Amino acid sequence: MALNHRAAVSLSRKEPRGPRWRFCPVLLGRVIATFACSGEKEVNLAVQDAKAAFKIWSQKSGMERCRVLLEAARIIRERRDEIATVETINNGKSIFEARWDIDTSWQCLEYYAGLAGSMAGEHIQLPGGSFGYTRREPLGVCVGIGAWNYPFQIACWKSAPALACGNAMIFKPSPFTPVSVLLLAEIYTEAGVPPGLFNVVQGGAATGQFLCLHRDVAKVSFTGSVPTGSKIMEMAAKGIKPITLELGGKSPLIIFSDCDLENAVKGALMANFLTQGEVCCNGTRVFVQKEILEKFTKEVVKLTQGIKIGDPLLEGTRMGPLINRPHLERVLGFIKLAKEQGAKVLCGGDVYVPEDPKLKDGYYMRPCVLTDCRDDMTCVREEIFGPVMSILSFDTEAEVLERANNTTFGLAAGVFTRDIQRAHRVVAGLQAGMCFINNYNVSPVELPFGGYKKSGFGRENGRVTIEYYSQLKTVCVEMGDVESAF
Ligand SMILES: NC(=O)C1=CN([C@@H]2O[C@H](COP(=O)(O)OP(=O)(O)OC[C@H]3O[C@@H](n4cnc5c(N)ncnc54)[C@H](O)[C@@H]3O)[C@@H](O)[C@H]2O)C=CC1
Ligand SMILES: NCCCC(=O)O
Repeated sequence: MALNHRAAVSLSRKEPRGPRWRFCPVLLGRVIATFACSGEKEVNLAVQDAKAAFKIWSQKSGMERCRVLLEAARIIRERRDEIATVETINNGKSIFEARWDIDTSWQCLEYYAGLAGSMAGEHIQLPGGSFGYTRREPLGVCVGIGAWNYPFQIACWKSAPALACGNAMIFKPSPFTPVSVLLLAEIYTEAGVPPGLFNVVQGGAATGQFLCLHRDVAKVSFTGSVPTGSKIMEMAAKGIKPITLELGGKSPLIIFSDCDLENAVKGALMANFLTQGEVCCNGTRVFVQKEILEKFTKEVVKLTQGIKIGDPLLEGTRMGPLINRPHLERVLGFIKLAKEQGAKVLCGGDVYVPEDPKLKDGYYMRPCVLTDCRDDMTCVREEIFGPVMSILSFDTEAEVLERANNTTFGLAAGVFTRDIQRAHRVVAGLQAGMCFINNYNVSPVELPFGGYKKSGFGRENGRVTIEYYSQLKTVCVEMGDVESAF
């Protein structure tokens, strides 16, 4: 039985096997769809289909793969508003922002389509006319496991380079956001990928484990929390499988007193409040040089209080509800603890009940700005993954650099200053994989994205990611006689 995305959908809706998963959209706090978890049997079928599709796809030329990916990118662009609407219902982020996610999704497909045709090895001249060459070859069946904050974008950022390199991919979305990736499967099929080449399985940890431990899976690319990342690493170690880990963060954003204040304030909001603050690379530790602390804080609070919260499907909304009730309670718990530890709430940090009665059960909260923070507070040390900005003050460049790096994470960092030499000097000293100068949380797909330290390893986007979805074969060619030692 072919378990391509169509089969997977109908399996979910009509013939549930294994535990059922209730999909509870965050806008209203009620269930609108139910999916079945894929068990071992479904995972085996998906791998079997992916292997068959890989045989066909890996034999295609780069230009042939390029054309299919370009067509998929075109369809995503054409269906941009529809996909963004589904993503908003799926995750809760504003439709305004969901459209950005869809843009960075089709751009990613276009980017890797462009690279597919130019993937090449090297020719190396050896003595006596002999030579060697290298071939860049696909890995086989790759697995993508995604988090719930950027469901469609994560699936594209993993599948586009995987497919461009000639691999197949089985993708498991988070059980909190199972819907939008099915549209991607539909689009790949329409664009012409062989059946089973991009396949979706649904479920949580157990399904993820079946995938990671499957002997015919060649690689796992994971986006999620550090504890789960560590488990993925253990499972991959059993099969000596390469992995990419995109994990959490607690990134610093450093605002020097010579910055363009208006841009720095806008940057701080971009660094903290996209997708209700549920963004791995958020700059949640905002270090502000003492001279401008008061002015900066006042402006940040003013703009934060102006963020329009509510129905994320409305054009004017800029902040929707959090992903689910336990997560909302967790975020509110961090704020309570911050207060107990001496931080001051300058705005927000409480539950928000929209006026619209149909939204009253959604998981909304007001974005929060904390001040009087110290480096040892829980809100400054741990990833909150919600709309909570912690402001800290500093005096000197050397001091702030040391404090910024004093974390086990290393995903991202930002610097706002007009002093170009200082900007590059500070960035060179920051222990983070993705650094921003005078902006924050922009995602050009041409740039590699990924972490240092416990934020993971491997990269997504950019040319380098080709290396994470392919392997190098060396061929040594003798043009003379064998010079034997025997
Ligand atoms: N660096 C990055 O690019 C990103 C990192 N994240 C991080 O992800 C976290 C939030 O996402 P969550 O979905 O709550 O993370 P999570 O780690 O709970 O789950 C992530 C995915 O792993 C699956 N999973 C859970 N246990 C598993 C297991 N034992 N084996 C295999 N798969 C398993 C889940 O079903 C889900 O699909 C945050 O820490 C955040 O920082 C989120 C987005 C991007
Ligand atoms: N567009 C930003 C990606 C970061 C994240 O997945 O959390």
